[in-house]
Amino acid sequence: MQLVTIGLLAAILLGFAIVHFVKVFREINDPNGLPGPTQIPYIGRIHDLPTDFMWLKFKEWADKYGSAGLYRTEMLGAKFIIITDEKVAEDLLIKRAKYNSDRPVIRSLFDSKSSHGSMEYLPLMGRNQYWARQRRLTHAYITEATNARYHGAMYFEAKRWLARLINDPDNFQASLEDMASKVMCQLTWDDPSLSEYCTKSAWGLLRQMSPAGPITNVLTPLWHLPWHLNPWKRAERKRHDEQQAWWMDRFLAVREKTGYGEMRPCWTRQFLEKTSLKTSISGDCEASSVIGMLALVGIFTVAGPLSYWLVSMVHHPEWQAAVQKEIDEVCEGRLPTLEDSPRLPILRACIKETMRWKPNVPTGVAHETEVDDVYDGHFIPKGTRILPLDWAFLRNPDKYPDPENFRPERWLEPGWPTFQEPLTRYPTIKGMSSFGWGQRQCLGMALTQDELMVACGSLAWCFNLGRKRDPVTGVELPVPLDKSNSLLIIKPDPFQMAFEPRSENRRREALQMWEEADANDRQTRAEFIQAARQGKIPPINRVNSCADL
Ligand code: HEM
Repeated sequence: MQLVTIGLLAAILLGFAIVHFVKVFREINDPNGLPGPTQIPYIGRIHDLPTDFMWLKFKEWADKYGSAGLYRTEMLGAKFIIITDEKVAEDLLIKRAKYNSDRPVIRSLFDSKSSHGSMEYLPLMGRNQYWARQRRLTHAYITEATNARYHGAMYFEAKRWLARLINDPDNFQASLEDMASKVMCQLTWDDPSLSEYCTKSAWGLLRQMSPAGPITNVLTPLWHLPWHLNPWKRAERKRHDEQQAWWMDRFLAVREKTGYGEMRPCWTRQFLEKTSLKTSISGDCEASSVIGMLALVGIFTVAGPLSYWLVSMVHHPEWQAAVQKEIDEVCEGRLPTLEDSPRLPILRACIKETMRWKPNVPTGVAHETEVDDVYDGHFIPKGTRILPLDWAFLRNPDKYPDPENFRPERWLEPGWPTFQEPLTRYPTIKGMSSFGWGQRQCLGMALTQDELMVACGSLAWCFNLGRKRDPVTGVELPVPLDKSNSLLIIKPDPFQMAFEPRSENRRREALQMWEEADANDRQTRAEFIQAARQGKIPPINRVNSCADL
């Protein structure tokens, strides 16, 4: 009898579960809602969305469901809208920016949105007061940095990089990232020697925030396991605390030197001397974070397109030759500078086409809606994540005919949909969909354009980039086109290639240029300190400290 009762109860419960499942299934697969892949209650499509090359799966769904320029999907209860058409991105992320500019939580970071006042990672913050003031400050600093010193840092590091490539070509991937890191460390703390640690620190954060990083970003409930059963939380605590301490150490070191008058201009000194007096930044902790984050964000973002530049040039020697010819004619043998930009449209076109062909943030960065909304007759609930799928935008055959191929002429020749005149100004990467949308649009567009022009122009001036041969068999080693990591900001997997100086003279000239630049830098730094010690540079009269809070 008891068994019958238990069986009956089980059958009733199972019946309820099935009815509930069917009800939820119908709700989330409403035929009148936005199109999208069939959703399974509670898990959505988590089972067939790979963390590796996620953008390819999103594009596959886009081709199937995205004819209206967007489709919906779900993952463990989180609702997503994937935008696949630029017009829809404009409608949702620019015209409705007022309530579509929040960010989703990144589970494997503590307080990624800064909802609880951690104030650490500007690009990941919700649309709150900390984001607003830090965005203002970052924007002002990057804009002001477009002066001689900013470009000077790029020229200096490009020269160092050329010499490193001549002396140690096989280590090019490390030296490439290190160059981007040194530029940021120079601008931030006037100290390029910090680059190695800064890159490591950037890598730790990038991994932690990416869906392809810790499993807790995808299987989010795991993050809530108790501390002693939770290796992910413990590892993140360590990473986080070390990064914060390092940012603070850098900040305090600059303050100390600034106090003696021995600090040369950099963003941190600028903050201590000028901004701290009038800003709403709350004190040292927030200041060291916003400045530290600025240094980090400019490393992989620039190193990614630069790595893909090498891939483009190896695979397209005809365009490499065209860039070299243009530089040789315009610069008459000297290293190109940013002043030459208007007369280097082929260089600009190849850079832009590299970023279109191999975008380094292919999924785009998600926004989150703050209110319920209706778009094109479809309901979009508050809290939906909106992903502007850059991979889809940049492979739209109407705008970019022959999208799978590297075709810089699309920016240079009338008749292509993307052609724009005058060629002294266009093409420019500023405003590309890859930099995001509306209120959250990237703040580093100009810096990226300048740094890529300097670095790619210098490479073309100095080297013939080509395939490397196996030293034993003599066979050419492959330079893969589609092998990369799958983090939020991607880069090609390690590969080998050859950097052959264009002539013996060029090789010598490049080495000599670096020797001179290095010697000059050492001398300028020494003279600055000497002048400070002789009282020739007035020390600042006020510093901001935690005690000011
Ligand atoms: C090729 C290079 C780069 C690409 C593709 C890129 C891409 C992006 C994207 C997609 C976003 C998010 C936009 C959105 O949410 O709609 C973003 C935000 C941001 N980027 Fe970049 N970026 C690049 C370089 C840089 C550089 C060099 C810097 C600074 C040195 C920088 C600073 C920022 C900042 C501070 C934000 C946060 C803006 C906010 O959340 O309000 N970026 N970037």
